[in-house]
Amino acid sequence: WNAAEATGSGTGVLGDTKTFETTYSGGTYYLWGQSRGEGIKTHHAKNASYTSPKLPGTLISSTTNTFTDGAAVDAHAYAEKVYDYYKLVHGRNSYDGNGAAIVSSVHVGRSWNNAAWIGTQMVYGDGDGMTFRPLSGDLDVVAHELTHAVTDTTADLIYQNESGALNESMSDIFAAMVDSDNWLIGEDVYTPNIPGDALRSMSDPAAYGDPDHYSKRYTGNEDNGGVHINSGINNKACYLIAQGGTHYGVTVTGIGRDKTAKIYYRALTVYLHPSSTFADMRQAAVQAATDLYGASSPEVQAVKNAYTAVGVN
Ligand SMILES: Cc1cccc(C(=O)O)c1OC(=O)C1CC1
Ligand SMILES: [Ca+2]
Ligand SMILES: [Zn+2]
Repeated sequence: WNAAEATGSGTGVLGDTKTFETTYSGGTYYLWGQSRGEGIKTHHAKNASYTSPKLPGTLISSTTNTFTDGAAVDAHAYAEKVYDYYKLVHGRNSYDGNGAAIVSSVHVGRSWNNAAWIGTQMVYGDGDGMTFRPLSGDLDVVAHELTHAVTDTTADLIYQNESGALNESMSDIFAAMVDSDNWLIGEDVYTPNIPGDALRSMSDPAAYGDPDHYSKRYTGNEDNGGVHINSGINNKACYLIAQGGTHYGVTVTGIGRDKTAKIYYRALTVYLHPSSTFADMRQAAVQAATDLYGASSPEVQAVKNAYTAVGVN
């Protein structure tokens, strides 16, 4: 009995209609795309915890090839978009560069205000409806999570203190490169009753209480040593490299999103290592920009000025 490739459609978390790859087998259509690497599969966790052996759960199906589970539709369609970004822009075949299958589970936990890469797959909570709505409903969340998998298979940045903040920042950076119409993270699913806010801002980390200068870094033990807090320092540097600006009196001439993405992709995949610090990050970005654009290029100058602007020398 063959598993035939098909094109399904469905409604996302925000009520928008989208199409995506499905597979037809035995009279049923499944959220299983076969054309990208070893495939993209989206499962229903039925409220199992992210630590449960029941994951990934049941492959989501429909008898009509129309899907009404918004969280599932978005997890699946956005996984395709993130796969395509890494393949087309960076020549990377899936998160491991070797076409690894991309597996997601939605409806993980109960009212769970979280999303994660658990080492083998992506998991998405439904949110409690106040802090979050279903978290796969934002393209930058899906890109953030899948980038954790890219990081784990490349620099493998240790998830605590400065290397952990860089790990988090890499995920925010590529989230912003994929969801490329703003520098906010999570804005489509965060606080559904409050318009215009976000979980984090790369253009102004301080808008959400995160540091935008190394001198303001968090040095406590919360959040694995502030991995989601101190990410703001590197996020701001990335924003300045792309868009330019004057920050604490230091002026950066922006080089645009596309060149910035190439610099960070090369830094992540060639130069960063598990215990990299913020100082290592500056050197990795300078070296990547030098490799790509030349030592005396405006791109290298932008990288140097941006890291100086956020207090990393
Ligand atoms: C919502 C959430 C909670 C805890 C960890 C993460 C995590 O993946 O680090 C998380 O997801 C994000 O940060 C995505 C970008 C919005
Ligand atoms: Ca965004
Ligand atoms: Zn993260």
